Amino acid sequence: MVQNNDSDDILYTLTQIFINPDCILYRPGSRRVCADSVSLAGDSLGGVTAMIELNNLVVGYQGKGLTEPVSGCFDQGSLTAIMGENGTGKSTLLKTICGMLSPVSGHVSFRQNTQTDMSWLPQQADIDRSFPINVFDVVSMGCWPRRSMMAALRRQDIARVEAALETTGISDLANYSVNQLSGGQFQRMLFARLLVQDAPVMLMDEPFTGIDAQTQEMLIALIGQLHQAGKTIIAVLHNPEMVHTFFPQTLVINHRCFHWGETGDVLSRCGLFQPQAGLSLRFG
Ligand SMILES: Nc1ncnc2c1ncn2[C@@H]1O[C@H](COP(=O)(O)OP(=O)(O)OP(=O)(O)O)[C@@H](O)[C@H]1O
Repeated sequence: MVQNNDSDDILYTLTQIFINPDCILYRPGSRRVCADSVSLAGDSLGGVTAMIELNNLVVGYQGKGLTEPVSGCFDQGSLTAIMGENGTGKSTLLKTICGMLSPVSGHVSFRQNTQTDMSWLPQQADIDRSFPINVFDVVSMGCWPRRSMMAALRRQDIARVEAALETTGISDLANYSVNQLSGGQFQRMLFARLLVQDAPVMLMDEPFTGIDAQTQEMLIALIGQLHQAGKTIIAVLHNPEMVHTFFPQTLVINHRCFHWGETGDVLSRCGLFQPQAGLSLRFG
């Protein structure tokens, strides 16, 4: 394991104090936990730019693998859904990609500088909402990777936070404590933080769980805009219709095996969605 520097230690500790360590802000891929990760030497694999490459990656806990080895690339600007039954290792894979967990074996390789510039949207169930912090302050944490967390917000930082609150429709909730928010409002707040952070890679763990149709529609449109803007997005989802409609690439973890490719092919190969027949099987 590589030693961390002091500022990383302080950031990690404070993030733990604020809200669950995985959640509101964590600089993924930090050297603290990512000793197995390496940087991609070249820019281009097979004519497209690889943003994140998995090389015989096995994910799991305490040295015990949950999955068979997987190899493949998330291309720059790609929009990928991760699907699979409960407990197959989807969240574990995301956490390994962003460096919160070390691989059991194999490697995660990053295009240079990507490793320290990913944003993370956690599962709501992972979040402790009892910490007394308001919406504006949570969203402004998205500024931390660019600035010291001890530094006062500059005028342009405040403008970014206000714009993100506006885009996600929660400007009027800026002074609310996080424990006063509904599930949908909370999810909008996490998206607003993602917008402020504006990282090139965005990892989302079940971003639509427990939210109403209107919020879901708004957030999926936002993901579409981020994709259009060139972000590389990987999201764990359980709804095959949504994946089929909005996500060009899909990775399914099924019985320890991976199926990875174009969404239509993968979903029909796994028997998850047949648009003509209107047949779909919902995971989870
Ligand atoms: N910290 C941990 N230590 C040991 N095992 C864990 C830990 N966290 C999760 N697991 C186990 O790893 C397996 C995969 O968990 P993971 O959360 O990745 O599944 P998932 O595919 O995301 O599931 P879901 O769809 O229910 O969210 C589960 O069996 C879970 O019990």
